[in-house]
Amino acid sequence: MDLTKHIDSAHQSFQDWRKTPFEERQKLLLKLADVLDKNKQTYAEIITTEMHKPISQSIAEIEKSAGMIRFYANAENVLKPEKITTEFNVSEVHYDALGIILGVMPWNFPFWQVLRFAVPAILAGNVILLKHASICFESGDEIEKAFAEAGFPKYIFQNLRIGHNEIKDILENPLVRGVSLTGSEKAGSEVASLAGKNIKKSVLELGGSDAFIVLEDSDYEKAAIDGPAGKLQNTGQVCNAAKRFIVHQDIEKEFVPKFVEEYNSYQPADPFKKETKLGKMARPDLADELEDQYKKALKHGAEVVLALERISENEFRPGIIRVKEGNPILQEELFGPLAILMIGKDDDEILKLANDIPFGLGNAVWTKDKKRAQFFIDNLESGTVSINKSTSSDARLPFGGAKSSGYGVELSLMAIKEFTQVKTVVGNI
Ligand SMILES: O=CCCCC(=O)O
Repeated sequence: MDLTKHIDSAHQSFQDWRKTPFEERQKLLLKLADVLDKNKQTYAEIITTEMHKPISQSIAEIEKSAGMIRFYANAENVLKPEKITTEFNVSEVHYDALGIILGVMPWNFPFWQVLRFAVPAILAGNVILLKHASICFESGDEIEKAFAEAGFPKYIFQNLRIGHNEIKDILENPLVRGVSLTGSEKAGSEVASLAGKNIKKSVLELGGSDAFIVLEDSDYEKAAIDGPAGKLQNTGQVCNAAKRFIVHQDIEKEFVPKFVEEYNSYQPADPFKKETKLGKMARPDLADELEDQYKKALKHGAEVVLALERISENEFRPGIIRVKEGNPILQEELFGPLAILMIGKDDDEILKLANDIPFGLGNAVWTKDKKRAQFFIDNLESGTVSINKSTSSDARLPFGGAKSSGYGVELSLMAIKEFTQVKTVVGNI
């Protein structure tokens, strides 16, 4: 592929797009949301074909994407110059678009992840090159077509069917000004190193192994229903899903059987059937990896609460393991239908268990006591803390990680500024 041709056309397009008023860009976003509504079923079928998510969840992904686009289409213009009072008669902060931004995006939410990065960046006046996961090239093509169908100028959004090796060439091109990556820690570290070497901004949204803390004073019957739904959505392949269920010892006997029963009601079935709650994993090698992690955890002393059972090359009956501190599996993300159960004796111990991992993306705590909730809000090392609910992203609220879960902000009004150049204008005219 002639990358220079794509980069040059993106750059040409940027010259006009950066001058297009914010409100004009927003009008096109409204049309983009309509295109998503219109093609919802087609896009959902492509997603399910490419990565085997249950069809109802693929439809929900498109609906959520359209909702997010409408949020930005109606958002206040946060890029207006801000006036600051100084001794000069002009003191302002401006936010200029950066230019071409590369998106390196994963297969688990083939439309949502791409659009949630691209839409605020485009609204800020940038243009996008996408390197999608290789199993989701068709989703990438459809997103490119959706921008065209909505009436965006040519080359505002280009899907490049390329491999990882080309990322280096793109980031070395001086016309490319930043990169946003959602993916593994390893991929994030490699791409951010390249960006850093070339002095380019990066945003990283990486893995998680989030705690779902259930205290004895909570509505734990509800937690026993919401927990499995959070963990097993998208067949357990969600960065910010609950992955470690940390339960107060006083409710172990009541909570755990209810939780296991509900969890076990998620059984793999045809992803194209509307009622299916658990699909197949995206690729057989990812299923191999999960099975290896299961064996490793057991080898280091984990106990089986519900056996993980592989029933085809990329399908499992979901499993739960009980893990104690020190098991090396706690340093890893389990990306599939395998959950960790831990028991803690009090809030201090539970907090320690929750924080004692490399990641911190979307922890949740269940309690009816405001003081105890505040203790966890103040002390969890996490990009998001959810109270009495499963973690999920919301277009209106910032999304990002702590520690090895990444840096930078997606979603909310803050994301509009993420790929802009802050320009200070000061003096007398
Ligand atoms: O893997 C990360 C998925 C993010 C899902 C969300 O935005 O809720």
